[in-house]
Amino acid sequence: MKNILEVTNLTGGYTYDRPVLHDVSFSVRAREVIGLIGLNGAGKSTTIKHILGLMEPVKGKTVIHGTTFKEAPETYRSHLSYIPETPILYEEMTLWEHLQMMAMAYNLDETTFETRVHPLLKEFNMDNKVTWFPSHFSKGMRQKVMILCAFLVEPDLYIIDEPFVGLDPLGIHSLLELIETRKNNGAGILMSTHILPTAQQYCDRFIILHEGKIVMQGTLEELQAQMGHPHATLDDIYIYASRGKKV
Ligand SMILES: Nc1ncnc2c1ncn2[C@@H]1O[C@H](COP(=O)(O)OP(=O)(O)OP(=O)(O)O)[C@@H](O)[C@H]1O
Repeated sequence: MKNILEVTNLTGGYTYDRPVLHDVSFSVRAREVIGLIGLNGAGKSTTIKHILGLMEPVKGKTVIHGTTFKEAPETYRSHLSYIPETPILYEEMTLWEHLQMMAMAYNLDETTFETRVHPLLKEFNMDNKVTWFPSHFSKGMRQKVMILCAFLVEPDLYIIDEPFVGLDPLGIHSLLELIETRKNNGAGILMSTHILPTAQQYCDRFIILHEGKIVMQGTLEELQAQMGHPHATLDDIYIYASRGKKV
């Protein structure tokens, strides 16, 4: 399978002399969901910010389809969509206007936009809220706007930061179904989450970050083998990796 995203020896953080991430290397291939997991402060969001091109590495690089953000920012960004942990909405724009803006930013033609937008709105129970402004949305609805925008454009790579917080069970189910569909159509998904049973069920591989370093990575079976415990759950592995505890 071809790599969509390659992160190589990424070292970086908020100040040049005190990096948060140390030599982080991993890839996201087509048709796979990668779970990025780690304790609070492990460096998941910082890794994501580097991938998005919001932070410059001290060392190493992040490459999407062979290009770095610095080389071609617009091409680089056009390959991905991002669902942040905290929704970022324009308070003066309706839901419909958010979707139209997204379509414009990613050059979606009118027909593609119309074909995709209605089933998505219906799936997330937002089809009767297109004229609403963000101030009327609940926390979960705000999260759904981000999800709708990200899935509308159907990029090759999805970067999803802690997606399940605030979503109702139906919303979580719809999101997981969308992830599965896009994966089967050839997309790669990098998803950071603390909800380990869901990650165990839906992710093909895992990256376990601890204090800015990758301490374990691989499929569940590979992690179980590294731990020497063939029936360990992702929860067990996570505790083992993050605290050095034996299950
Ligand atoms: N804006 C910032 N300025 C300086 N340091 C920061 C900033 N944001 C995060 N950090 C530091 O970077 C480190 C990694 O934080 P990061 O937000 O990447 O962790 P995380 O794994 O996403 O955690 P969580 O699960 O709590 O979201 C932490 O030590 C944190 O204190």
